Amino acid sequence: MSKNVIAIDGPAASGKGTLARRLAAHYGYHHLDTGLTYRAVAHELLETGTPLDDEERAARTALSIDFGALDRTVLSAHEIGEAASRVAVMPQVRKALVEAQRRFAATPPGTVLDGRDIGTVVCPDATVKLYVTASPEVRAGRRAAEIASQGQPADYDQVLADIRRRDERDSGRADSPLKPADDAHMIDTSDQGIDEAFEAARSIIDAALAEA
Ligand SMILES: Nc1ncnc2c1ncn2[C@@H]1O[C@H](COP(=O)(O)OP(=O)(O)OP(=O)(O)O)[C@@H](O)[C@H]1O
Ligand SMILES: Nc1ccn([C@@H]2O[C@H](COP(=O)(O)O)[C@@H](O)[C@H]2O)c(=O)n1
Repeated sequence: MSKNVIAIDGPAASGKGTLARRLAAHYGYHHLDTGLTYRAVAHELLETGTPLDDEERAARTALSIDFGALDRTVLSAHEIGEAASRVAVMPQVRKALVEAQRRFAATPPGTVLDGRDIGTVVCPDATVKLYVTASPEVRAGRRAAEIASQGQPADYDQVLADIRRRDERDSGRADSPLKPADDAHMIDTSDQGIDEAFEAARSIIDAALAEA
């Protein structure tokens, strides 16, 4: 069993990153948003005009990603999420990133990783696994509000279509598809605010840490 690893998975804009950051601060653990690692590969390919399906180049880029220099402000752009999900279907890219993610997961005193395959592939022996979800409509509403709050144009219908397309690609790919681990605790935030979701997660995690 990996020591003090909290694995959080879920679809786009479900709130897993918000929850992961808050849990990491609460428990004094290190946090890795693994989505940023796929986004960093996609960003580099976009910046260099490299086709997103060039697997050899994408895998080499994945091996060079510095996990300590992931810039969320740049990488969180909505369109980079779409490109990241195309890059994330490639097994060689996943292999390179997953090895580095596993090394990160072993950092003392504990870690919180969020993504799509943390409980199923990256850290199958995690101390506790959460699967955070919400309806596509709620997720699109939150993401559109977030984009608008950054002063950018946000079209709810377009964001909803993007989220549905990304869910389908992430759940349907052959390598490490998005799905809850068999032993994951489900948290549906459709009708929960951030504080409520945090309290629900905290009580699950406290119980798991006490048993570990
Ligand atoms: N429980 C909640 N209630 C209301 N808003 C929330 C809740 N959780 C997260 N949010 C908001 O929803 C948006 C998406 O949340 P967040 O970025 O944490 O999702 P995510 O699952 O990490 O997304 P991605 O997969 O794209 O990285 C943010 O604007 C966040 O503030
Ligand atoms: N463990 C992961 C994390 C992410 N992905 C892919 O990256 C895309 C962007 O992720 P965000 O969490 O930042 O939205 C996502 O749509 C996945 O395709 C992944 O495959 N595995």
